[in-house]
Amino acid sequence: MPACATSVPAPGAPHVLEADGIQLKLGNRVLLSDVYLRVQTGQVVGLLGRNGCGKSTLLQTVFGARPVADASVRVNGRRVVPAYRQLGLLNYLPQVPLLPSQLTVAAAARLLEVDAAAALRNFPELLAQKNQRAGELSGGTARLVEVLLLLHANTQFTLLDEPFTGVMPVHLETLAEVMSHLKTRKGLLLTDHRYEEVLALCDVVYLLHDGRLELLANPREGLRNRGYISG
Ligand SMILES: Nc1ncnc2c1ncn2[C@@H]1O[C@H](COP(=O)(O)OP(=O)(O)OP(=O)(O)O)[C@@H](O)[C@H]1O
Repeated sequence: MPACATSVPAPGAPHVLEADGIQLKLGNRVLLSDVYLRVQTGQVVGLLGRNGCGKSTLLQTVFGARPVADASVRVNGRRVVPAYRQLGLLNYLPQVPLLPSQLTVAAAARLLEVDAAAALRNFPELLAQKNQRAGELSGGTARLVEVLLLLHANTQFTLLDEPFTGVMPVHLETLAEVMSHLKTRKGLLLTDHRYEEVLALCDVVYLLHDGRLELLANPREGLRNRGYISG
């Protein structure tokens, strides 16, 4: 079905992205079972779960890169499947590197219509590398650049699969501050195994286990009770 125009919420109301009825089987294994997920502008939403439980698959499904029969993705109540076709709606950082190795940081920013100086301003050493090719950057630096460029792109929502991977602690703190600041104009959905960073940053936390997505009313306690964290 073609993408529909996004409906506009009432003045001052947030934009709402919902995924509903997501079911996915891999052979005999139910990977996703009737999953419902909601993100709104002004929120950072965290998606946690064990290795292989289906977090990346769920993000791909919301983005539209992985078609799932009968899945509904809605924005402000209107169906948008595949969501990536809706101009300005959302962008997505996969778990694997995003930027082609031959592309410079500055060229990638231009392609994404992002002001590189503004996107990298909290990280002076990144700004100094903006004319380098992505393939010449260290793994953690490349990840940070990708995350910052997608965050600063002009979309209502950004989906991030393991944005903190390889990023050093001092930069993680700054990155979390950037995300908190940017949520005033977009909604963020991220998954990562850095639970402490996710808990400190996120307004809403979901846990994916046994194919089911659970909204954690008290994330830290919920994770501790289920043996995901000890502290
Ligand atoms: N195209 C595919 N064909 C077969 N199995 C797949 C495919 N894609 C994913 N899987 C399987 O689906 C399961 C979920 O994978 P997924 O990458 O979504 O998990 P994840 O929760 O993101 O894991 P991690 O935390 O390790 O990144 C895994 O068991 C994986 O092997």
